[in-house]
Amino acid sequence: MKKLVGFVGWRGMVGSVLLNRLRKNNDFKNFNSVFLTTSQLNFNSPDIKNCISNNLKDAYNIKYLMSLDIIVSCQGQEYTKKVYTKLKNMHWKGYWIDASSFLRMKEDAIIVLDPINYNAIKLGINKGIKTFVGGNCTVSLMLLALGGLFTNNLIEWISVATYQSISGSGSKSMLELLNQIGYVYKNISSYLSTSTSSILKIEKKITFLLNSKNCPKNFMKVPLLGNVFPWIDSLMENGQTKEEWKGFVETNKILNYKYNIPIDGICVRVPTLRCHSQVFTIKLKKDISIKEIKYLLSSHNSWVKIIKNNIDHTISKLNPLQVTNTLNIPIGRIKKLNFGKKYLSAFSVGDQLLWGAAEPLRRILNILISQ
Ligand SMILES: NC(=O)C1=CN([C@@H]2O[C@H](COP(=O)(O)OP(=O)(O)OC[C@H]3O[C@@H](n4cnc5c(N)ncnc54)[C@H](OP(=O)(O)O)[C@@H]3O)[C@@H](O)[C@H]2O)C=CC1
Ligand SMILES: N[C@@H](CC(=O)OP(=O)(O)O)C(=O)O
Repeated sequence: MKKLVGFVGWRGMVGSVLLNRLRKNNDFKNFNSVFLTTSQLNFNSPDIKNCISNNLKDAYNIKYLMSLDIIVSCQGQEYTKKVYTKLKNMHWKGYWIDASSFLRMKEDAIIVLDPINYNAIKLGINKGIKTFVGGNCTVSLMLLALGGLFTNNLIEWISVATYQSISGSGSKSMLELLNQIGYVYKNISSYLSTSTSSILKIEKKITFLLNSKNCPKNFMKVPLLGNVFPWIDSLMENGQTKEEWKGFVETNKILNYKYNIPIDGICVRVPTLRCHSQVFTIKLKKDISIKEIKYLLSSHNSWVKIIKNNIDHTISKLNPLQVTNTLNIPIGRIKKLNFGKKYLSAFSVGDQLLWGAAEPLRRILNILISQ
């Protein structure tokens, strides 16, 4: 009999990207599905093959949730906190797949990124693990970009500088950025038509507008237009932000090596829409040639793409606008650094709603369905 999969959070950004990927790959044919909601009870379900109900079900109805074989939640951690524990306390035997971070570091949960940890996932399933959680977006994107170096145990440490898009902060923050663009444009458009306007006069006006209290700024703590913000999530005791902390703990949990690889850096929000970019400064365990590094990186998985170190390829392949809405993980600017032969730099980009969030969930769902 086909398994019954319940989807919660399918309307949101991550959930709707997941739904599109499942549709595109015709995955829905392999299981029965039902769609749940926290706010739109009895609205229509999306038009999906093998969906067992025309209406949305109540995502807080524990009795109903208990009847599902698999629950996929892209609803966020508040929902997970409320519902997961109740289900576990009632000895629910199904699989829980989650996009949010709440359960990631729990001992009986696996962070899923199967091109990296497929064996651990299979082992976990055989051992009876029931909770599978997508990793933090920058973590998954870094592991896919540098998989060839990680899995060949060539990395001594990594320093990361991220350039994270506004979508990582949620749909309301995305809208806020767009509103900031409208607000500024409305107030400076008259200056733009005349070639005689002083550019510094316009710059002064824009800076004034963005710093004024009228600038739309309800969700991000600072205006992001014309700005970057070196802070994502809350402060940890050691001075890291939680996003930086995740880079170390989640990466090492996924890799599950005997010794943790030191990874640290600064996570920065930038006004791009959907793709996260990262600069890696890497100390290798030994001096290997750029040619071999490129070979190891490109042969690790089919999504990573080595980008030639020149301006034309950087323009056509190595920036957020070229990567958005694709599964490609381009990595370029690969070069040895002046610090010594074991020091390497690279720049990578990835769509944080695809490989950064939805795609690992789609893939673990298929793995569980095929059990
Ligand atoms: N944004 C990201 O980049 C990433 C997010 N995540 C995780 O996934 C969770 C969900 O994130 P995200 O998808 O950005 O959240 P969204 O805010 O886009 O959606 C979450 C839920 O909000 C409800 N909702 C209310 N109004 C609307 C609306 N107008 N349109 C769509 N949905 C609406 C829906 O629930 P309902 O139908 O029940 O009303 C929806 O499922 C996050 O909390 C985070 O834990 C993980 C990795 C990356
Ligand atoms: N924190 C990420 C997005 C996200 O939701 O991450 P996590 O799943 O680790 O909470 C960002 O801001 O870009």
